[in-house]
Amino acid sequence: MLSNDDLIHIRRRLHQIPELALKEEETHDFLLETIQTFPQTNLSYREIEGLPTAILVRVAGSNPERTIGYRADIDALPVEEDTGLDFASENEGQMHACGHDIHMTVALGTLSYYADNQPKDNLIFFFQPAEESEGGGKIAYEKNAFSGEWRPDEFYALHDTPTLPAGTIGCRMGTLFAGTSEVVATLTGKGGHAAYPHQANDMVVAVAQFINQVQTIISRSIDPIESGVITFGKLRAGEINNVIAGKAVLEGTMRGLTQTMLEDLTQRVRDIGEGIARSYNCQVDVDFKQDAYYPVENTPALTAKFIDFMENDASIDFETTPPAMTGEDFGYLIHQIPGTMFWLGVGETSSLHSATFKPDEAAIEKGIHAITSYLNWRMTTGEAQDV
Ligand SMILES: CC(=O)N[C@@H](CCC[C@H](N)C(=O)O)C(=O)O
Repeated sequence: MLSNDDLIHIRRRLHQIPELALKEEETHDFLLETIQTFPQTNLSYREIEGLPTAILVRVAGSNPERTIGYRADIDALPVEEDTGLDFASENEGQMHACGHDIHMTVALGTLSYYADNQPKDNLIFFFQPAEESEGGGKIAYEKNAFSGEWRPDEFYALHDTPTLPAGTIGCRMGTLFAGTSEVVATLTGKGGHAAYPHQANDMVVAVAQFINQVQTIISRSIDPIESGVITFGKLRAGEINNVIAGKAVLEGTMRGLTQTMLEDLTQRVRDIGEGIARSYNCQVDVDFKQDAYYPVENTPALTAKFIDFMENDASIDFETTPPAMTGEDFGYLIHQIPGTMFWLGVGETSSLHSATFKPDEAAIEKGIHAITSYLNWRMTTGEAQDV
């Protein structure tokens, strides 16, 4: 089993080689080489056609009643690191700013434990590409990665968070993360001279109205007891001050804690687009891309057991957490297979996705301890297929 020194060394190497979604080649090779140093007696591997950076490892159980899946995401973000760490990213403009290096290390530590100590049930470890974009979990599922003996009866995954002390586990019944949908609105009118607005059709004015109206959806159209958020992070329109812009392209993300909420937001944005097209006599095309980012809705019976265990094991620190508006494509996987997603605290640092994100490595050993303790308990409760 990997020692704490091994784990820290592994995490730091992974931190140095961040790679973007679907391009995680070096990360894939490093993970595979590491796994191949573990005892191989009970391990088998599966490749996913068309998803070459993914790794699936199966640990055969000694007396299996179920197959338990554990997923760790492996991709990084297009962020220029500014931590000053001596093991900072070697890849310019790319960084593990969401802590996937921690996720991978915890998964490797857990796998190394079960390579040394054969589990009772079968285990599937899924090192998943493309969580930040492209929805790698959904791609794997649709490519039949989890067919036959590779199909978990239940699936687990964690995400790190700077809002909990290092090593503390957080979870909740119901929805942990929001469902998200990317939104792109393209408004097309007619460009012209700044001095002759009556001969043109100004899309700067039209997009301003579109944004203002869309930003009333959360406050005026949805039940205030429920939650949603719409953020436009990018707007492009025009080239110079004295030419009326004939085109505007607006990009954003919408989030809701239920799929129904996302559908309602989508419909309202669509309606407003149609209204703007009529009032400003222009063309408004609104595209939505939800892909795999379903709300992360923890399976009730399974999650109740998980929380009960975590709350009552004196060696584990546990906190019940509120839902978060972050998104996760694990939402898609547990829409197909029962599962529980949970947080692993990494101590106080700057926010996820920031250039100065510095998770506390003490979380790694504690995370592995919490997961192996839970899985050992889960495998000996003798209640197969009860989720
Ligand atoms: C954990 C995390 O930060 N996840 C991302 C997921 C992005 C989903 C999609 N690409 C979107 O932008 O809506 C997040 O931004 O929450």
